[in-house]
Amino acid sequence: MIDIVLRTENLTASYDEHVVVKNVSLSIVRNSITAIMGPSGCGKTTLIRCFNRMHELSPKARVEGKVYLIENSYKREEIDIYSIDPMLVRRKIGMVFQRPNPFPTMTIYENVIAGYILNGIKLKKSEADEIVEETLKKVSLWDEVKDRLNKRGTFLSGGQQQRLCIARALAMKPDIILLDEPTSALDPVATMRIEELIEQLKDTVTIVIVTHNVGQAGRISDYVAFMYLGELIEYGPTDIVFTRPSHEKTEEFLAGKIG
Ligand SMILES: Nc1ncnc2c1ncn2[C@@H]1O[C@H](COP(=O)(O)OP(=O)(O)OP(=O)(O)O)[C@@H](O)[C@H]1O
Repeated sequence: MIDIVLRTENLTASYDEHVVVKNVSLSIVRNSITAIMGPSGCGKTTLIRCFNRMHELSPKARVEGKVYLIENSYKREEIDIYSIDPMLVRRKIGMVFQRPNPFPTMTIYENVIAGYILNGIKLKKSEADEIVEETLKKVSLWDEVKDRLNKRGTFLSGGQQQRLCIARALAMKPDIILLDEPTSALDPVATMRIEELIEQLKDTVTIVIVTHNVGQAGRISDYVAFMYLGELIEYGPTDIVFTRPSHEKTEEFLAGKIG
């Protein structure tokens, strides 16, 4: 049976009167990589920002419909994320943005545990050391930075900064991480390393990645959702959607005719 970690029901999101995500019902499979693809402005970013209650931080933003998180595969208990503390939601569902954004005043070490610092969660020095080392190893950054943990994160290269931002999200031990075009500001080599990293991470965390790069969606995702003008047009296993799309618009997008 397919193990679902997040489920939306008739999710609609708007900025003031402008509806940009329309009635999306979608289930995200646990420990998989789901790519959300579609042309510019079709609502991809807004959709994933509803998954961890970031959308409501924009002025005049509105959300209707439901988003459920299923933390435990055995209990199958659904948590309505709009009924609990948004800070808790963002700890369970982390986010990494388009441009690497390590906190500029923090060291590499502090950046990794920034979620704990900002949430006022006290860690013993030994616990913090362990989280920093373990998480930097997960993102393959430990060997590159272990001798300069007390230097600012902003001194790192773009690709390293993005891996540090992924580490910052992972350090909170989330159920899901949302990646919003995480490689669009990176060169091809740094992009390849992030793609390899994402594929390694899915054993421990569910990944949802927004990309308008069809090649990237095809290379790394297990499932793909195609959005167009705010609607979810098609969703399914990547190999099936890519080889036998059931919707004409998906076919046009994959062929590079739209977007
Ligand atoms: N803060 C905002 N205020 C008002 N409108 C917004 C805001 N952010 C996005 N929009 C609008 O919502 C629509 C969907 O934007 P969104 O960023 O979700 O699309 P996208 O598919 O992620 O686009 P892209 O691939 O270009 O990043 C667009 O028309 C955009 O102009």
